[in-house]
Amino acid sequence: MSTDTVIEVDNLTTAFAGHVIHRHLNLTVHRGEVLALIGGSGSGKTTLLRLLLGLEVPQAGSIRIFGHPLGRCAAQDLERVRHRWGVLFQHGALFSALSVFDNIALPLRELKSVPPDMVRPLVMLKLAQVGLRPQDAHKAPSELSGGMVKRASLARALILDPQLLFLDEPTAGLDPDSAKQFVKLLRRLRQELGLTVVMVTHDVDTLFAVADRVAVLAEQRILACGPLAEVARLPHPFVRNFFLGHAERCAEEDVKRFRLSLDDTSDDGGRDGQPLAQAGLAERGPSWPVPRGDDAAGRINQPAAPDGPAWERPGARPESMNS
Ligand SMILES: Nc1ncnc2c1ncn2[C@@H]1O[C@H](COP(=O)(O)OP(=O)(O)OP(=O)(O)O)[C@@H](O)[C@H]1O
Repeated sequence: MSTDTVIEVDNLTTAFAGHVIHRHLNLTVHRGEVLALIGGSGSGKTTLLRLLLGLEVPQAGSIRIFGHPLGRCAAQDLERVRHRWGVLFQHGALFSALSVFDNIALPLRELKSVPPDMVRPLVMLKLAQVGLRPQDAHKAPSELSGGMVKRASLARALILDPQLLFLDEPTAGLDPDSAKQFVKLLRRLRQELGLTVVMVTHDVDTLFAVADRVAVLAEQRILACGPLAEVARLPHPFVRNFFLGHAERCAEEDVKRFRLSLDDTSDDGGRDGQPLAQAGLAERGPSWPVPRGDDAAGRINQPAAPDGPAWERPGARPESMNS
């Protein structure tokens, strides 16, 4: 496996009660790219994401992430690999009983990866990075708009500084303006943090805005994987239907122009699109009050479950990931 390969899926077969979802599926994700996974409803996109997260076990084939074979490496190695990725679930999967602050802090507290007095500055830094205000830290998830839920969930996905980010329908459920702002945020973060991103989406605008390559899941396998302009030209019925009315935007030059227009227009809610270092946040650190729950009494010390951390456990995810 090349050092430029982050994920390598080889000859994967998945079936539920004899119903085959994936057959001899192959997929490679390169370091630093945004790979978008598209496919019809029920084609197995979410199942593939769950396999990549180690939440499902394939009938045959292998998955290597950062060179580690899922399901065949030592538990300790798997834990280490898990800490190198973050996940944004379709509906955010925030814990409703916890404040935004405590939701974002959860991975840090469970892993005890930083000293307790570092939790607050790190959480507030991530909050600023995703364009939320310091006072949003005190809010309950139920007090957030759809766009804010996505941002808070993204902050939690980024809290361990992952190199790899999984996004399940990042703009689903958002109004067009919030979706546009969120996509701009993803573009900025991806550039600033040098992330590798795997994203399931049904949204053509999201593809236009951020995808470097598009993988089409159909007929139980990756039917095609390549740049948008190439994939959009495929004569397959799903692809034709997916890009219906958008085909004329798919030429490489048009996609470039669209992306430039996104970068030029109004901000994404995150410090006018400035990198954190320029905004002075990285050096200065937060100067806001300590949010509720950031004390010894409020600390959550549940041990990580053997099948993954709490924020990635099946019980912690929305229904769409449990289907
Ligand atoms: N745990 C499970 N047990 C049985 N069948 C399952 C399970 N998980 C998924 N399936 C089935 O696998 C198929 C693929 O489901 P999946 O959710 O991966 O599709 P999808 O491409 O993400 O669909 P959508 O775009 O509608 O979300 C469906 O027929 C679904 O019912």
